[in-house]
Amino acid sequence: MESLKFTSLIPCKSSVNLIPTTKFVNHEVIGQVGFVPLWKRRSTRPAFRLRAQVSGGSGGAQDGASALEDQREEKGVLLGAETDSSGSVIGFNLIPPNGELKVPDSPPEDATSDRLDETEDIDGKEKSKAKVTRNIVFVTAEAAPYSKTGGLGDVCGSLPTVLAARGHRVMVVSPRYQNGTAAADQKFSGALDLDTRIKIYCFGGDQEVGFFHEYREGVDWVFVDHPSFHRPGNPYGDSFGAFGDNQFRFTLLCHAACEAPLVLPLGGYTYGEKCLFMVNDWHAGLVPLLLAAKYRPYGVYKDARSVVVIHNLAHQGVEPAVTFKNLGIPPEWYGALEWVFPTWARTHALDTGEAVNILKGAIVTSDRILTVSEGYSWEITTVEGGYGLNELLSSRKSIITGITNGVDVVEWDPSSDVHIASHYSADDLSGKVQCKLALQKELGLPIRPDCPLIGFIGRLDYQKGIDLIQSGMPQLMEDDVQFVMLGSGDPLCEDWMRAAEATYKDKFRGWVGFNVPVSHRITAGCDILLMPSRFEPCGLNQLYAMRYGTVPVVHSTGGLRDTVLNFNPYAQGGQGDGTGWTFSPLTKESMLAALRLACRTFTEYKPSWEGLMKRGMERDFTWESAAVKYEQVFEWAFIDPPYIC
Ligand SMILES: Nc1ncnc2c1ncn2[C@@H]1O[C@H](COP(=O)(O)OP(=O)(O)O[C@H]2O[C@H](CO)[C@@H](O)[C@H](O)[C@H]2O)[C@@H](O)[C@H]1O
Repeated sequence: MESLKFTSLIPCKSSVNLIPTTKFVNHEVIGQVGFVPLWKRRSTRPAFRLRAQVSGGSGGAQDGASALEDQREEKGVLLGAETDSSGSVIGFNLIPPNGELKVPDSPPEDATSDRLDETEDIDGKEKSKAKVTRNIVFVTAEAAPYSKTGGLGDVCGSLPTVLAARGHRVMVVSPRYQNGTAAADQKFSGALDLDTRIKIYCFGGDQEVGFFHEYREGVDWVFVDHPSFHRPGNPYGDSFGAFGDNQFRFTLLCHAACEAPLVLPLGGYTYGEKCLFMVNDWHAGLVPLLLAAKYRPYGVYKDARSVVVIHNLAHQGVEPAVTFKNLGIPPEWYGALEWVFPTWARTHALDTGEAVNILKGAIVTSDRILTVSEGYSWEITTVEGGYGLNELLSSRKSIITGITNGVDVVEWDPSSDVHIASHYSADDLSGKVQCKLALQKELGLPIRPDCPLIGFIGRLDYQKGIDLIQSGMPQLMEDDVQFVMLGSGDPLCEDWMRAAEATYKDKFRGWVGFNVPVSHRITAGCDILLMPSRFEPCGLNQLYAMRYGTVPVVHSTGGLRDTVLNFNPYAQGGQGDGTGWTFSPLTKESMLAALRLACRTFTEYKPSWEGLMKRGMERDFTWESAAVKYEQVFEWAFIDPPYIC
């Protein structure tokens, strides 16, 4: 994750300007600066002609109607007027040119906002369904299995499928990365070119992007295609650091994501205007601003809502103020993105500290704000955890909700995991030790089932508390333990891992790189998973660990504190309670004390250890329960009018 990172900045007063001073309503202005909503222009190669429904309720889509009327003059265009029960546009019916493809006349049932039964019998299994279904558009820089550098990819790869299974119509829009390696590029091979090109006005000109599409697990996976997404490295950078044009790349993503529901005939129908945009982190942060500044003044997206999901507040997409003009946002809206660094954070005497902050823009223009755990929803309103946005977030406290992430229970299941040596479950733990022995063998460590094996998996980043691991390692290595680390990121940390492996030959292994199968084998094979994160919005590895009977030892912060119950050996008549250890304060000493307690419990108190494993394995971390809470937030978002009309 690139972008400018900084600690505890207090925004100057001016940086919390929320809305523009003048309304942007003038067509001439549009003409001059190129802010005509793209769907009003024709895509260069339309795959379908449009047949539109126009809102009778708000009258908000009248401009959209006239744009579509224009298109009617072209052959094959038909206009309809299908709306939902509240009179809102629910999607465009599309008629292919020359009528080659037959499309149904009415939208599919699941494209509407109908009330459904709460449960439905599917394949003999009772599946729970949403009471109200919606058209949901996730906008994200990564979505597993197509792209993943961390937890954002996991969430945007799994939550959409669960929402789709609950009856929603779900689209995920993310870039079509092609980094030149067969394994990575192959992941996009199932996505086909939709043959729809659109031009996006930003960065001083028209940028043409295309769309690829794969329908999988009930979700429309849409990939925005542009040459800037085709280069070696990960989504954000390469071995030289973050890409210098990330603001450009993710601006394209946001503009394209706003057009996708209007122009892409997925399964024969567009998603239409009554969408809920799920805006994930700063990369997607321009979406709510575009809805407010580029579309709503023309009656488009009046019925849409946006929810910004904060996975990590430390990355905000901050760039110099002069870049504002590149973003394709009307000048009146500068205040929404305006950000002024405090004096101490400026680089020289003439530095005015003026910047644009994309995540801030999303926070001030979105309809609701979500964080990925309850604890984190509070932390971001504090000076320590707010990364300079705490005052602003506090002012919007009433619309912030924290919902703890779920996990993909199919991918992360010790009873069927394809990556691990032996399968096991809470009822039969015997396979777990086989996984441990196989891991020790794979790593070239002494094969010792009795020796506590501690693991760490994660980005090698300040957030993850790597410095604490580094400083505590000499003392920890004096004990009878083994330690394995999997991670990539900070080159100095990577070098340290290689050096530690040479120093502690029989005890320490450092796997530098990003490797999903290895992460599964470490999760299954270790006894203990260490997470000394400085802050952790939710954290997924501790959830995976508990599911695999691997006991987490974590710093008591954010989502870690919410999800790991500290072990109390005296609770329940000596039968113990809890699923791991949470330590505080964040010091080497308290981390080592917790680790040593865990190791001692592992070696000397086997029944307690088994209790810890089983309680963790039995916890419910499924997305289903989180999805119900998400739906409640969607409901709230639609009760109110758009925050910025
Ligand atoms: N070298 C490597 N090889 C293979 N796999 C690796 C790996 N390094 C990390 N991973 C995987 O990446 C994911 C990391 O997820 P986390 O939630 O722990 O952290 P992250 O900080 O990226 O996510 C942010 O977003 C998520 C999602 O909301 C929040 O949980 C979290 O707190 C927040 O910081 C896990 O699936 C992990 O296995």
